[in-house]
Amino acid sequence: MTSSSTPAIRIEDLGKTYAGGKRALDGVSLEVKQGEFFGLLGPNGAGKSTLINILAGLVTKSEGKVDIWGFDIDQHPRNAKLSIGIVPQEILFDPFFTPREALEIQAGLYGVPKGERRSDELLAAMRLTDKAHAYSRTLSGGMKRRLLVAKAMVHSPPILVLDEPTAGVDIELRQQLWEYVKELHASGVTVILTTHYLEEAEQLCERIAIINHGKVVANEPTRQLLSRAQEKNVVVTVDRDLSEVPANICFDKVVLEGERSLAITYQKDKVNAGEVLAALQRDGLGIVDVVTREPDLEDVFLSLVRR
Ligand SMILES: Nc1ncnc2c1ncn2[C@@H]1O[C@H](COP(=O)(O)OP(=O)(O)OP(=O)(O)O)[C@@H](O)[C@H]1O
Repeated sequence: MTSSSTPAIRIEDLGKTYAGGKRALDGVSLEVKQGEFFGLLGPNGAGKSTLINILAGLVTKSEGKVDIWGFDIDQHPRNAKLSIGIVPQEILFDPFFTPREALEIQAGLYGVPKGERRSDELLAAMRLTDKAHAYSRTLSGGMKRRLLVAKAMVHSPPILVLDEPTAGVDIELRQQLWEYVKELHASGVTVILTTHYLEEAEQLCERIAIINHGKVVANEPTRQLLSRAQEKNVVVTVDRDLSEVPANICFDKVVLEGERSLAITYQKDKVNAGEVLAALQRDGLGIVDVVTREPDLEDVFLSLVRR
């Protein structure tokens, strides 16, 4: 069923309306390639958890089609479920089980035969071997997060989904967690990450989709998304009324904001502010005032989610 060209995840026209009438997802289409490190970003309430809970089989979709590793979640729910491991946002454990027991129970739930279980290997990979027999309640927050990653991997799924895994986790532990996830990714695991930290997504993800009010507003390779941050905006006030917008190859976009005010967008890797102003002066315009702004990835994000 699953060849190397089958997407790890294929979502087509996915919609979710909750019982109260809230439309949490609306016409979402996405593909995650096998082996990709994919980021799913969006402000609070955008619909990320709803999407992930549909993948996890915890929320039923209202419409659309979802394939996980080539398995339709309606027609082949068991194979779809076996193909994905989910690290949830909330840390929830039975405090009386040890990490090793927690992993064994989870493997049992997935029907992994005793001889094929990887509990010790996963504990070692998550640097939890010395805590294997401690009560889970005695683990630090970072250790609990790592145990959640181990739990998500007990059935060796080809896809790992991390839902806000570093919210409230301090920087050092975040780095450690990412080292493990990067190792998994290097070994071929497809990783999907939701995060509020743009910097984290920028460093780790090959492709980023941004979701807002239940709709996909961007879905691009990270580098391409970042190149939008090459866009610089300058508002120039000139010394006479303008009847039309001057055109110039220096400008990406020009908007007449008032009779004497031009909002110009240009690519800062191609031209500089001096060249932009010189182009206006060559048109015979005198410059009265200039206001510039430097965007970053956060601006790109905000400009997309404010629409
Ligand atoms: N069980 C539910 N019943 C009704 N509405 C819900 C339910 N779960 C989520 N919602 C609503 O659906 C919308 C999307 O919520 P969702 O949790 O998917 O967003 P999110 O992007 O994951 O946000 P966050 O980053 O805060 O977790 C929100 O308006 C939320 O209030």
